[in-house]
Amino acid sequence: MAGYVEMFRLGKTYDTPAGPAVIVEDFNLNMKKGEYVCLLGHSGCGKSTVLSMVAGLNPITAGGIVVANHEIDGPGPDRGVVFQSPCLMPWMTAMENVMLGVNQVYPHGTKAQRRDIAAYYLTLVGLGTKLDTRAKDLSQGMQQRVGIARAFALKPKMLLLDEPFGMLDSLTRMELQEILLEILMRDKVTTLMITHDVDEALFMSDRVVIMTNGPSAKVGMVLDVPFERPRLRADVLEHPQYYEERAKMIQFLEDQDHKKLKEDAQKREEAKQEEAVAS
Ligand SMILES: Nc1ncnc2c1ncn2[C@@H]1O[C@H](COP(=O)(O)OP(=O)(O)OP(=O)(O)O)[C@@H](O)[C@H]1O
Repeated sequence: MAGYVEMFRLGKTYDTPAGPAVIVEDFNLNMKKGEYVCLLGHSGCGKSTVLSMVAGLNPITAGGIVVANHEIDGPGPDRGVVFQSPCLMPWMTAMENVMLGVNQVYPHGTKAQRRDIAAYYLTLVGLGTKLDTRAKDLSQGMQQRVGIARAFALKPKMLLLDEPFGMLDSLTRMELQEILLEILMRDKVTTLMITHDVDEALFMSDRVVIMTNGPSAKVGMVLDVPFERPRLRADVLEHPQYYEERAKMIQFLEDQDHKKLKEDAQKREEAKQEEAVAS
């Protein structure tokens, strides 16, 4: 079935000094409009590679990606991206940083209208009193809030989040997760988010997609998250299916680990045998 976002037989091969490295191969994923998907997988399996191809920041080497009926061939304001650290202009204020993007997306609006949009999203993320504070004088959590406000202010069709809370302390992380869900309830933006945290994935998303270990990583497991929205953290934690779903995800990740250990041992054994034959 066609989706609002379609990744079809997506692949990425990097050229490396040791030859071509097939990192992602035959990665297939369709997303519905407004759906929130979390992408998980072991470190180095290729999650950021997939996300950066959807962002148009990393050339695709096989297959294709379609967002809202348009094939991706580069970055564009239809896709807002938030990384682990927000890459702000440190000498500019929170408002000026958000305005940088807003000015590009709403070139025909008046300055007051554009400021209103930026102020609206900065207020939603809890920075209503920091509009004129320079980015360098904001805490890491506040800077990340500016990054999130900037992404939403562009009114993207799709939001791409690469471990957006990865560098934050757990309290700020939980607060920002809730703020993000609240904004998404209003704006209903189709969202793909990378996380390493199974609990974060279960709290935030409609579906969790876990990748196999690389090389040639692909979709290994898809889990439909059964919790209704709006979600309260306490209700999710007390849901009768919570630990069952969590256990399935952890089991899959552990199985991937064991598979990798077995493959590594086999490679070492083969290398030893080749050495023995050669000597
Ligand atoms: N430009 C590049 N050239 C060569 N190899 C690359 C390049 N970028 C990434 N890789 C390799 O591709 C693999 C996947 O990297 P990627 O960053 O996509 O993984 P990830 O799952 O997001 O990892 P993590 O969870 O640790 O952030 C890694 O082995 C990485 O070394």
